[in-house]
Amino acid sequence: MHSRCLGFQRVTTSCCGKAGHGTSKNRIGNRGEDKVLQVPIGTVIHLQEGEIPSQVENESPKDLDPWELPGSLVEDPALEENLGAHQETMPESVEVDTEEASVTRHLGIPVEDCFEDSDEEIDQIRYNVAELTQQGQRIIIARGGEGGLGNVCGTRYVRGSKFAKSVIRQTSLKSMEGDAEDEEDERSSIKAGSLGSESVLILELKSIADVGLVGLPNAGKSTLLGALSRAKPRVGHYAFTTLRPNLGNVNYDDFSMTVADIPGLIKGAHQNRGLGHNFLRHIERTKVLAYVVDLASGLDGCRGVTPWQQLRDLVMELEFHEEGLSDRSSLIVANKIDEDGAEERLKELERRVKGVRIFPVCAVLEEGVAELKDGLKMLVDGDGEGSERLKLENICVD
Ligand SMILES: Nc1nc2c(ncn2[C@@H]2O[C@H](COP(=O)(O)OP(=O)(O)OP(=O)(O)O)[C@@H](O)[C@H]2O)c(=O)[nH]1
Ligand SMILES: [Mg+2]
Repeated sequence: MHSRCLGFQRVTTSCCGKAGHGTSKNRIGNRGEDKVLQVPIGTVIHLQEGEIPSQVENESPKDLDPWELPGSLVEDPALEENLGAHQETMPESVEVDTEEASVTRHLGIPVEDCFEDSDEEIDQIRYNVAELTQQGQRIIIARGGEGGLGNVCGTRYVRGSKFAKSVIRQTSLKSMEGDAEDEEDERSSIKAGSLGSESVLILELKSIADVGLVGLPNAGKSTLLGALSRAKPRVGHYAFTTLRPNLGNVNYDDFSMTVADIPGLIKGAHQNRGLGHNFLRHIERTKVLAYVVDLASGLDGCRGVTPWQQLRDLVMELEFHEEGLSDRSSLIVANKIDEDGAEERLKELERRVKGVRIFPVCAVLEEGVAELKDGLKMLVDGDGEGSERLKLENICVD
């Protein structure tokens, strides 16, 4: 498992067949190469236009042609051009939205908000047509066009020369228009390959983590991620320090797990309060949830709500985002145990919340972190069946 930058990216692609070679009579040009998409694990494909001609295939990366390595769609355009010149192909229409940075800033926003398309175009998007969730998976997103025909007369053009290419292009244009004169020209000119299939895709990268840290703002999630792993997320004594998910790797000798620190949730996030709750899509595939609560919240006249109320709000927001999202192996991290009055709060928390294990932790001093790691490992290692889930009916707030 690993992480990459998260966001949306639009890809338009097609691939033409190669021109027929003019060296021998009616020699057929090669079919255009299929466009294979290989992207980071966790990519979801939404289809805006066209069809995808294949299903996701599982293939070991070792079996791949080195020329089909991931990112072939976003490689250097100059390289693409050179390759095209050698292969006598028509120019390929491979466009990738290069404004990835600006798109990434839209993280947590639904796909339709990321592009300036009309409502009608957005309505046509077919969501989740494919997901690439395992190492080495690939999918053909456009078939190459059929190869063109060669002809003896074509030999008078020097292969690869500018003039020959312009003839190929002109002939191809004619063939696309279905010009009747084509029939007659067949014996005297080279026929370019036909256009390949075309599709417009929107790629969405969802992080895949083993553990998702969920909690209200300021509960100490980012501090905890720093204590669990080598990640160094930003920490602040104010709410909403974290604006996009952070990921960290927790390593054991023979085991490693990925932990995602999710921006703080507040009651009413599903109605777009705070940062909203769309970034919760990044934990849709996490195996384990760690609810991080601030034991000191609301103590000594400070602002905030009790830990049990925090838990209730969190479970409700998860369920509002997606029914059943809270139905997975869970534990509670009772953070800030070092604060005055936190020990008593912990005891009350244990009385009020049943069904899941509670780990008292001081994330800043890294106390209780080793026990928490073991608890997380057990849940991540387990098959999830019969393990502990936090249920609303097991949280007593009155
Ligand atoms: N006393 C005490 N303070 C802590 C502890 N853990 C975190 N804090 C403090 O709590 C504040 C919030 O910490 P963050 O890690 O940024 O909290 P967060 O949950 O990531 O907050 P958001 O990103 O806003 O959701 C910071 O001032 C931390 O230093 C702890 O164990 N004890
Ligand atoms: Mg944070």
